[in-house]
Amino acid sequence: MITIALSKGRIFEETLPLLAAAGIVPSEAPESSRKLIIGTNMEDVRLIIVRATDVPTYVQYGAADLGIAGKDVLLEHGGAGLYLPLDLDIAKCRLMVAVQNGFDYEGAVKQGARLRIATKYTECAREHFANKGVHVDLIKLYGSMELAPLVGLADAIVDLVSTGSTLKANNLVAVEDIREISSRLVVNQAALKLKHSKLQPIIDAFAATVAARQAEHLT
Ligand SMILES: Nc1ncnc2c1ncn2[C@@H]1O[C@H](COP(=O)(O)OP(=O)(O)OP(=O)(O)O)[C@@H](O)[C@H]1O
Ligand SMILES: O=P(O)(O)OC[C@H]1O[C@H](OP(=O)(O)OP(=O)(O)O)[C@H](O)[C@@H]1O
Repeated sequence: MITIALSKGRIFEETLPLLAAAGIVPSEAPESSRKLIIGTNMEDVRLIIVRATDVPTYVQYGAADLGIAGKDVLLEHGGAGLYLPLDLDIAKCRLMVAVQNGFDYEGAVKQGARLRIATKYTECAREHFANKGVHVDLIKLYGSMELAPLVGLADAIVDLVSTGSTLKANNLVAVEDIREISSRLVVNQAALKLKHSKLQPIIDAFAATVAARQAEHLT
């Protein structure tokens, strides 16, 4: 049996065409089902539906052979024991620092002020501010980071930005770009050896689809 760990929502949606390229069609949609194990048209391939942040853990421990996880999640997890052969170029966004409109971020940094930063991405934030030599107090949140500066919980946030509409709707502005984010294929290294003949064709089909899309973009 091959087990693939996916999260509901954008990762699942954007993974469907990749699965289809490998000949895999889920038997139901996770959004309309409470099932956490979803069968496919292939007898020996199943999907498990987990929280986006838990995907690396399932693959690391071998409970899933493959998974798809955002680079943000992988950076926070650390990626120990995981093989990351492929940038899938899906779920693309940027990890950014943002503040409430009118907050003088540059001035605060220049003055050497100690900044309070609210974020789900504490490892990435710690590294970013350490590299800049900015002293910060990190406040761990699990969602709705945009609220923190509005109610005085933090001076700034570190969060993902795609269209920018969530920042705009909450009167925030991006002040620094930390890095580009996209999702990666995550592979359990032992499974790749033991189930090579089953896993490699799936990895190859994903890679061919990504390459074809990139070629299409260039033309
Ligand atoms: N606005 C966005 N646009 C594009 N990609 C995004 C966006 N927000 C998040 N992502 C990417 O998609 C991945 C999954 O995001 P999703 O919102 O489904 O889960 P989550 O709510 O962040 O995770 P969890 O449920 O574990 O807290 C993220 O890890 C990130 O890589
Ligand atoms: O720039 P935008 O296009 O507005 O996207 C940015 C938003 O997307 C992500 O949240 P998501 O939609 O995943 O909500 P959640 O974290 O509450 O699941 C992120 O945490 C931002 O809030």
